[in-house]
Amino acid sequence: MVAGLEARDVVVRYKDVTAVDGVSLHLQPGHVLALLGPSGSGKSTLLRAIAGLAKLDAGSIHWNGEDLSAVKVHKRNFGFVFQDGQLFPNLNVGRNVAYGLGKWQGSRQDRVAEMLELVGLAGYEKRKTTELSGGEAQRIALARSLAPSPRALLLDEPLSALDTGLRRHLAGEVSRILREVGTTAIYVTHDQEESSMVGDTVGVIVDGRLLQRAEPDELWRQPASVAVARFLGNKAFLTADDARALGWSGSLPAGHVLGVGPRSLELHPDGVPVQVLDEGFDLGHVEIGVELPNGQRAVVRSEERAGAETVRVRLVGGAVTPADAPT
Ligand SMILES: Nc1ncnc2c1ncn2[C@@H]1O[C@H](COP(=O)(O)OP(=O)(O)OP(=O)(O)O)[C@@H](O)[C@H]1O
Repeated sequence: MVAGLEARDVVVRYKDVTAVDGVSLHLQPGHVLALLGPSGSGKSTLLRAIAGLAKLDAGSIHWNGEDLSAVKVHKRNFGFVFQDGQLFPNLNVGRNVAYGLGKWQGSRQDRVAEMLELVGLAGYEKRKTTELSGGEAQRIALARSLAPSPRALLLDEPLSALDTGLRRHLAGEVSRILREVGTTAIYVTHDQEESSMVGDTVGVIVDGRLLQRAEPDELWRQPASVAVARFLGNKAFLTADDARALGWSGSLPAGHVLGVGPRSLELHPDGVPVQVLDEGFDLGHVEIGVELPNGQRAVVRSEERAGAETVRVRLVGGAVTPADAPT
């Protein structure tokens, strides 16, 4: 028997769109998988298929080896958290959290208090849901879905309606909470930083296909293909010679290229002069677009504006990527 959650060759189609195209994955009990992918890549559909909310055109979903095809959504014992929390506006916080408890063995009041404590909102029982901030509402939604001790938790962009600073903070909180409870979870996001904060592993989905699944560190250092590397923000791809000409001291295995992302280059007085193409701002950083000596465009993340037509850059890292892997 395979313990935990398993998807086998799952296909989901909407008329002529294949939203999920043969995805297989396995989560050991307690494992948190972050699913990362561009808009429309099939993340939500895969999650809905696992939940039993989307019909499978092929493949199957299993828990501890049991095929869940004939098991209805509410009998699967999975919890959900959606982007907008979906709290009941007519119920106070305590009643919202108690809602899913069903035939809970033990004090419902104690369980609600325990869950509110877990999400850092102890004592909020009597609050109206209309008096919560966006971040608080999502914590309550998380408390509600965890209250009945689901065997797995499926989270679909739970923080994407929040502003960036709060999102980062809460991603850390969600990560802590999932580990504290020890629940198996799939966390859908299109935010790369969030995925690496929350997931034990991160899966990249593009066009309905799971292109790679790896621990965050490995995923960013060694994308399995140019398609994955591009999606992760690598704009230029260099040969070993091109990379060394920019001061890189690493080595590339044969048949590989080095993906250049925003953290790969740094400004340095002894660096190679490159032409500045444009400048933009992202989360308090300046992103300087430059033309590399081989003509490719790359981005340098900097604290200050370039203030000149050329800047000197040094290549300090990159994503080691198979050059010919199928994209
Ligand atoms: N109910 C539906 N009917 C028809 N097509 C749909 C339906 N739901 C999703 N699709 C299509 O299936 C594909 C995958 O959609 P899905 O919502 O799973 O992607 P996603 O990765 O979750 O996107 P996002 O990050 O924007 O939420 C898209 O092409 C989408 O247009």
